[in-house]
Amino acid sequence: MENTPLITFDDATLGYGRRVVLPSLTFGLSEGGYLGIVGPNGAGKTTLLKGILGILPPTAGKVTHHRPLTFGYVPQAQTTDDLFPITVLEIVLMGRYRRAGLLKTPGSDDRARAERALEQVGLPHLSTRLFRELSGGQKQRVLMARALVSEPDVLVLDEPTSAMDIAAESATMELIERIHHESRLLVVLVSHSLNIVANHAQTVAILGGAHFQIGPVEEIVQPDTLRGLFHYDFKILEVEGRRLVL
Ligand SMILES: Nc1ncnc2c1ncn2[C@@H]1O[C@H](COP(=O)(O)OP(=O)(O)OP(=O)(O)O)[C@@H](O)[C@H]1O
Repeated sequence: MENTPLITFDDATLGYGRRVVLPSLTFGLSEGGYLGIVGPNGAGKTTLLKGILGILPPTAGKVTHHRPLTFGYVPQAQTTDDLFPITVLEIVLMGRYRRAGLLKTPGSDDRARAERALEQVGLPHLSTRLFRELSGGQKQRVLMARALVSEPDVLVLDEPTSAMDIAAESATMELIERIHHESRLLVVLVSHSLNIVANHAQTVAILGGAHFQIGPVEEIVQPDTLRGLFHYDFKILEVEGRRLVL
């Protein structure tokens, strides 16, 4: 069965005023897809994300959302504000506001959904703890639960494993993989790491200065394609079923 298309870029150019960041992008994203966006600082990852979200209109060409879409956004855990003594459950309930209405008190159904989302991310026992007292990895999971209770069509994760040790990184990536498998969500993951993207995404967008390439992971994560993009020799090893890009 063909997956339903959600977002299409038709020769779309993204930039700010007269400044072009990403010229002439043509690609589609469908239900159940998994896009990894990778590139160094300043390459345009956030700009592409804004284009996908529809908050930065293209300066030329067209970006189409095929139906109204709900985006669940998971920011980097270290960018969250730790001043307020807010509990984990209250943070997750924020994800219901868009559905329930901003000034409405969350009902028992909202609470039940928030508890379920905390179970989904493996933290049901932490609901009454203060968010600011959690570890970076636990905060990341709570922010994922907050995105999930909004019942999104698209789960957007911004550098979900930055500042994590290798064990927390692989646990987080496995969790995202499980959520992706259990639902028809489109996952969009932004990362600095080609290794993370090469092992988890189905579609890869590589951004690097003047270069942009998007396609299936098997086509993009190839020594020839990467050499063409970066003029640099890459080695790609398969170790126990995983890709290792050197
Ligand atoms: N609002 C803006 N107005 C003008 N230029 C911008 C604006 N936002 C970003 N840029 C420029 O667009 C380019 C791409 O920026 P972008 O934030 O998309 O990169 P990035 O890959 O997300 O970087 P990082 O990994 O550092 O977050 C940069 O050169 C940046 O200076």
